[in-house]
Amino acid sequence: MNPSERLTLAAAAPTASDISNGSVTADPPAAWDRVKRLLRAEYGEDVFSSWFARLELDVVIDDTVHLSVPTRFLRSWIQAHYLDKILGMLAAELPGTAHIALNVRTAGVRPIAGRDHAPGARAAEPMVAATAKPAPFLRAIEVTSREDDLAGSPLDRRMSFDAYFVGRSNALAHAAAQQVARAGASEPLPYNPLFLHAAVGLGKSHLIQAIAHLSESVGKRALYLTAERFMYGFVAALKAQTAIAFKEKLRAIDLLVIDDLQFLAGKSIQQEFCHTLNALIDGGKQVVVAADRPPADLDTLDERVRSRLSGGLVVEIGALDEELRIKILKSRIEAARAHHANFDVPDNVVAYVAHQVSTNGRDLDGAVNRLLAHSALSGSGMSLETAEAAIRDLVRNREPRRVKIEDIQRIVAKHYNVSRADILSLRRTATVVKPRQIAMYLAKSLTPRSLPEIGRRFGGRDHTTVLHAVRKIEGLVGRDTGLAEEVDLLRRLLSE
Ligand SMILES: Nc1ncnc2c1ncn2[C@@H]1O[C@H](COP(=O)(O)OP(=O)(O)OP(=O)(O)O)[C@@H](O)[C@H]1O
Repeated sequence: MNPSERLTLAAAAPTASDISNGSVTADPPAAWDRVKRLLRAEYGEDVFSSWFARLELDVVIDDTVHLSVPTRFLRSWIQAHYLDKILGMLAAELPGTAHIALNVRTAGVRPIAGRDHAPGARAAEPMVAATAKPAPFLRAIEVTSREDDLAGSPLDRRMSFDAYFVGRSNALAHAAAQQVARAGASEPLPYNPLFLHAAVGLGKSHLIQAIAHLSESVGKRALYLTAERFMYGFVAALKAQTAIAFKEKLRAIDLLVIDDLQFLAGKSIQQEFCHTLNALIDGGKQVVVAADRPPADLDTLDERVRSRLSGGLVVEIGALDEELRIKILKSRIEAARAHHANFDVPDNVVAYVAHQVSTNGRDLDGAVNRLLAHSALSGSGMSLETAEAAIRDLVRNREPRRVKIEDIQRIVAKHYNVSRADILSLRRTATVVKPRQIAMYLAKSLTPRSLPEIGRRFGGRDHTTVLHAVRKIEGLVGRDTGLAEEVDLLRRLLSE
């Protein structure tokens, strides 16, 4: 599906007769069960278990159904291939559904599925919203009017410099961000473009939104867009024949901030992005970009865009050290106390949580949510024991899983619709050889087993057969993006 098709996601409302003859229901969980059954029937068990088995209903707010998946990869895939289909089904099963918000969830606290009609209701209280960050595309599919096509993505006022803590891992990024934000509109630009990259939840979006806030407060015209908002904005403007206005708007600003650039897809959109980038930089306008990897690793991006992005300052934000994690936790606890005066977390508990939850800022938010929920339930003070119980699942979920060769064989076999016995057998038909070689390749890359041992576990094969399979798949993955995506999915299935 190309992005322009995705703009037609406004759902057709069910007719009165659909409702009166009982073919639709106002009960979100029941409607969602029906949609899942329909998806299984339409796409078959294999596709269903690959893409939809872990797609869950979170909550329905007004006309938007909030769904979630555990990984960004699944979200991108579903978004690109199945979203309009799911929206059509949901609209038929759940009257009044007009939009889907597809979130990436972290383990643990989730809103309870149901319909919430409260005027202006949000998906969750702010802390929860931070753990289940709305997918960028949500803002994109909300594009409905010509005026909206030209608007930026909403800024989160909590993501300011004041609320951003600085440590060793982000000092350089923070200093560069401050300089870029504070530079006067007519001053020479310190770094252009400024490219920030980091793994999930380490504060990229926070920092670049802080740049946009501060720039606006010193009188500059800043536009903050997720890469997907850029894509949809441009495509929507094209459809509405306002593309010139869209480009002019982009070029009339002092600062363009683009988030999650790794999601920029499509040749013509990349070309447009490249023109915009060149026009802005050459015209002395500041560009700030954030992504989950450095420009050189953005494989799907056009070489010219990558080299232009590498031409300014590229800074990585590293893992949050323990001191930084303590500061973030304390600030979140303090913020929660504004609404829950009895929520008191002693320093030794904060230190314990900071030590245990070492992954990222989003998990720290998740940990505070859990502490809050436990303290509300127990009604007593927050002891180390309570804290340990509260964050147990968060910590356990983060421990790297040891992958077993049997699991690899089972999951690969299921994915390719063959049996595990086929994989271990001597059969040499193509339908069995490919999954067998992929399974061997994954066994080599995901387990510490030696080639001879892998050979033994694959029906007593020689180590040279394993080596041949590993080399072959390695080579193919480098050339064939379809296969690379399949292997990536299998890896993720195995590491979850
Ligand atoms: N240095 C920091 N100071 C304060 N809060 C932080 C810091 N780093 C991360 N956070 C918080 O951690 C959470 C996740 O951060 P953010 O959304 O900016 O991550 P991200 O790098 O953009 O992740 P993603 O790649 O998933 O979009 C937010 O609540 C953010 O405020």
